[in-house]
Amino acid sequence: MHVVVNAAMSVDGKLASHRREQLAISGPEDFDRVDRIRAAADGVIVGVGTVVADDPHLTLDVTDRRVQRQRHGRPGNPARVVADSTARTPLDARILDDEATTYLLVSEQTSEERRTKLADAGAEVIVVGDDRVDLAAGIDRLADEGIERLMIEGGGELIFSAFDAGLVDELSVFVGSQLIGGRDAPTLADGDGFTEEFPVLTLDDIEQLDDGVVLKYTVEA
Ligand SMILES: NC(=O)c1ccc[n+]([C@@H]2O[C@H](COP(=O)([O-])OP(=O)(O)OC[C@H]3O[C@@H](n4cnc5c(N)ncnc54)[C@H](O)[C@@H]3O)[C@@H](O)[C@H]2O)c1
Ligand SMILES: Nc1nc(=O)c(N)c(NC[C@H](O)[C@H](O)[C@H](O)COP(=O)(O)O)[nH]1
Repeated sequence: MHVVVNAAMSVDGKLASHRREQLAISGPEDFDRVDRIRAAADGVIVGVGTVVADDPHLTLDVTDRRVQRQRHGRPGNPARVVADSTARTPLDARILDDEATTYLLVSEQTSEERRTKLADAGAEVIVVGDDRVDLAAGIDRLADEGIERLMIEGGGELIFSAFDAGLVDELSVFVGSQLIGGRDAPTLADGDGFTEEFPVLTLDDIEQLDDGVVLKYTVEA
């Protein structure tokens, strides 16, 4: 499985304000770039924090010719995936509509009743992990479903976990030109933070887009 992380952050490294409201850091050119990364992926995963905050749809703008080229030979949208240990995804979340397959990775903490409700609402529920979703195990299960390239779209808790588990192959981050501030605002990598053995990235490319810059890295094995 090849795993790529993409996110947009302010110049001070925040993914959103401390209110966690939907906030466009990217401009139109960067959102087009995000669409092309989605189009090149077989699956797009977010944490349930992002589902609750943004109610994202995670589908493609199929009117974009470059997106169509990326999907060459692969019909439809990539699968949508949510890491959701306690099955908090709302039953009316936009990611549960029928425009793409949606996998919910949940832990053993979820009741059969809740799993059934989410399955009835359109989700494919996969149980991985006792208290919390075991991301590595989840990725193995997604590979069994034919997902070979996975895009992680955030937020900061999920991105940290993916780095912590050594699962990330590539990172691209758009750095916008606003300053958001706030000690409680989500950042690119939250979680508990590293204290030793910090992941080391190699800078491969820099591109100016909109009023910001895209930094592309590969992650050392
Ligand atoms: N600017 C961007 O590119 C961007 C992208 C995505 C989200 N966001 C913003 O980020 C915020 C949400 O981020 P967040 O960090 O609060 O939530 P998140 O989306 O990272 O979700 C975290 C939640 O996922 C669940 N989870 C299940 N298994 C997990 C695991 N193994 N590791 C980590 N989490 C796991 C937990 O309930 C956890 O609380 C929102 O404000 C959203 O707008 C911004
Ligand atoms: N690349 C990027 N730039 C941003 O400025 C921003 N706010 C997000 N945020 C990611 C978050 O997951 C959003 O909710 C989805 O980008 C929405 O996705 P949809 O359009 O609903 O498919 N992502």
